[in-house]
Amino acid sequence: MSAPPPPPPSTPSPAAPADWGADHLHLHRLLRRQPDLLPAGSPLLLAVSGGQDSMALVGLLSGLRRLHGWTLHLWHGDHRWRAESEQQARELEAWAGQRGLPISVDTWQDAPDGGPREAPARQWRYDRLRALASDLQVARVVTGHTASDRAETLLLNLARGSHRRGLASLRRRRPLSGGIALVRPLLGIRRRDTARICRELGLPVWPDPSNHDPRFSRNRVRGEVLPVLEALHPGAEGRLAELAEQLAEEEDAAGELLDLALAPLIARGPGEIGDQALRRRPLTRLERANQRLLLQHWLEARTGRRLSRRGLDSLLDRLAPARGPGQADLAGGWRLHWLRTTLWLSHDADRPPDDRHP
Ligand SMILES: Nc1ncnc2c1ncn2[C@@H]1O[C@H](COP(=O)(O)OP(=O)(O)OP(=O)(O)O)[C@@H](O)[C@H]1O
Repeated sequence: MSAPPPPPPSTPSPAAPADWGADHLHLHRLLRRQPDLLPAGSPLLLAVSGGQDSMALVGLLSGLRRLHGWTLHLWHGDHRWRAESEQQARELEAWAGQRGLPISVDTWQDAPDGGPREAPARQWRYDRLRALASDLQVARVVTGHTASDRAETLLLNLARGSHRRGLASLRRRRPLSGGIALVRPLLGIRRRDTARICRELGLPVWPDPSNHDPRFSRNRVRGEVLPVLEALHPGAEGRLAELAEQLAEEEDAAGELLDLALAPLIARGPGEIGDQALRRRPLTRLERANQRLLLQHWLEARTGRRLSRRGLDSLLDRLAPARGPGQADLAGGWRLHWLRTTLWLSHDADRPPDDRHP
């Protein structure tokens, strides 16, 4: 029998600090696998509501910060939804101060009347976070979204009606503005784990009663829908979150496959317009679902916009082999033209004024 092969070389890493738990290690490994998520040595802006998820985020990232060389800055938004919210903001500020964690607190001065409102509150928070990140020259804003948030978002988007891309949210990383990205490193951890992490790390948690307010659709999914699914199929929440992760991976990788599939369909565009064209016949011979995918990808790469399924279908109906030449105005000043063998795009800016969109 031959000797077993030697273990693969691994990147040496400094010994884990004594106060690390298994959760620190999991997060550390994830960040090693995805080094662009929270790059070593970078400043990070942490959005902290004071609830268990964002407090667990602070606890875990504080534990890892020396090894990863980050500097942390905390931000808290006081929505003024409750009489005690100002007091809680002060307590959070004092707690962060004792731990040497710089923190900024903003108060929502012009909250709309009529009690808590989810969408404008979120808009206000992200506006403030964008502004502060740009003042502090921080390229990563970090939130405490968990696998439970991901499962809830998947269900909400499914119910509202969504393309695959919507079902793949929440993403671990998404652009916030300019060079600033929003990063959600806790998407692999469930809400029940963040409660445990807070207990184990001795972190204070300021409960937010608005998390139980049934006027927020997310709270109803959390409090009414998911418990039923869990009772019917234990582990449902984790599987929903994993499905979102899988869809996100496939969605990110799909562009590569679509580029390969498009390559044999690319033709030279008409002389003066110069841009690439698409060969009409081979496109329209494919299954309709593949025609949609390829035309959408080709158009999006050029115009930066996506068409609705209905918009795509009406174009594809007109592009069918039996139909003649034509053109269609698309949003953003774009126009799609087609002859018997090819289709191509032009833009308002490149056409004489009397040939532009009305
Ligand atoms: N008042 C707040 N101050 C600072 N950060 C907050 C506040 N509320 C929420 N956050 C941040 O957002 C994360 C998600 O919170 P929550 O699920 O309540 O927000 P959400 O509105 O559903 O967010 P999203 O729309 O991005 O999914 C928290 O873990 C925290 O990082």
